[in-house]
Amino acid sequence: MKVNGTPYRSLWWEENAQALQIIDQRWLPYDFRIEQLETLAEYCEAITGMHVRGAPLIGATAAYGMALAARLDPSDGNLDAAWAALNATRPTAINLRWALDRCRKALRPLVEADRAAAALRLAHDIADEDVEINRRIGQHGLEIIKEIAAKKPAGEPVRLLTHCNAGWIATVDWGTATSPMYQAHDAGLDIHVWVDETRPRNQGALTAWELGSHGISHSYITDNAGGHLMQHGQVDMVITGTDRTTRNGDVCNKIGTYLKALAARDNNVPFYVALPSPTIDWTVSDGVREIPIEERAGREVSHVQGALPDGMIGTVEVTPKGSGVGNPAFDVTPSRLVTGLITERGVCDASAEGLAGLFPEFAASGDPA
Ligand SMILES: CSC[C@H]1O[C@H](OP(=O)(O)O)[C@H](O)[C@@H]1O
Repeated sequence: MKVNGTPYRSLWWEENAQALQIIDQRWLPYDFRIEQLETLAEYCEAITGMHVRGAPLIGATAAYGMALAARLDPSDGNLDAAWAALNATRPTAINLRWALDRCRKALRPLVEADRAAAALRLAHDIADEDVEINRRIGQHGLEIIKEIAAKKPAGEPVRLLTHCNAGWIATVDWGTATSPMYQAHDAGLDIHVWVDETRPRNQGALTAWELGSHGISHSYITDNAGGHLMQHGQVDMVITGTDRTTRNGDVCNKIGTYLKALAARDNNVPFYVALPSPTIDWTVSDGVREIPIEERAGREVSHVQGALPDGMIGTVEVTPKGSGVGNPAFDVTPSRLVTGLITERGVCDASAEGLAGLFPEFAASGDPA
C-alpha cells in the first residue's frame, strides 16, 4: 500500500545491505520509522516486541530470520537453534510455526552449501505468496460487500466493523480483513468502517492510519461501542483477521473478537473472518482448549502510548499503583458464531467440511508447511 504516495510493503529485502528492512510499527501512527534487522536476536526482538506484528507478517519475518541463520551457519544444529529461538518469540499466531517448519523442511535435504541461497529464495516466496493470498481474499470479500450494497438504500454506505489491525501493515501487503475494504473502495463502493481501538495496544490506530491514508471513510471507536452500534442497526457486517483458525473453524484472534461475535449474533449481523490458509492449524480441533493464548506484559495495560503535546511519543500510566493487571492478548470465537471464512480460494462455512472443501490436500495431510 502507499504511504504519502510511496508504495510500501511491511518488510522488504535490501540487496545492498543484504538485510531485511521493516516498518517499525511501535511508532505508528505517530511516526514512520524503518528498522534494519541484522542479527537473529534482532529478528526475535522485532517479533516479541511487536516491531512487526500480525500473523502473516510474523511468519514472513521468521522466514527471513531462517535465511539469516542459513547464511551465517547452514548446519542442521544452527538451523534448529534458529528455529527454536524464532518459534519462542510469540505462541499464538500459527503462521510463525508454519513458516519455520516450511523453511526447515525445505532446507534439511539440501547440502549445506546450497542452503543460504535457497532459504532467501523461500523467504521471498513466502512474502510474495502472502501478497497474492491477501489480494485474492480481497476479491472474495468484495463480492460479499457488493451483495450487501445491493440491498442498501441509495446513498447509504455499507458499514463494516473491524477489530484490531488485520491490515496491510499486519501482513506483507493488502492485509486480510482490510483487503476487501481496499478493493471495495477502489471499485467505487461507498463504505464506512467502524474501527475498534483495540485496547491495550490500540492496533485500531494502525487500521485508522491505513484507511485514512487510502481515503476510506472510517470512525475510531472504543472497543465497547460495537455492540451498541449493532443494536442500533449501524453495522452491516463485521470482518476481522485471525491468528490461528482450527480445522473446524474456531477462530483465535485479538482479545475482544469473541465479544464482537456474540454481539453480532445477538443482532443478526454477519460475522466474517478473513483467513489466509497459512493461518489454519490443521492439527487442532477445539480452539478454546487447544490454542495457546499469549499473556503479554501488564505494562501494556497499565500504560498507554500516545503523541504528547510537544509531538513526542510517550506513555501515561492509567491504572492505580499496586493494582494487579491481566493481559491475555487473544481469545477464541467458536465456529458456531462465525458466518463465513473468507479465504484465498473462496468463502466457506466455519466448519471442518467447509475448510476441507476448499483445502482438501491440507485437510487430508494435516501438514500445509
Ligand atoms: C492479519 S493477522 C492480524 C492479527 O494479528 C493481530 O495480533 P497482534 O497485533 O498481537 O500481532 C490481531 O490479532 C490481528 O487480527
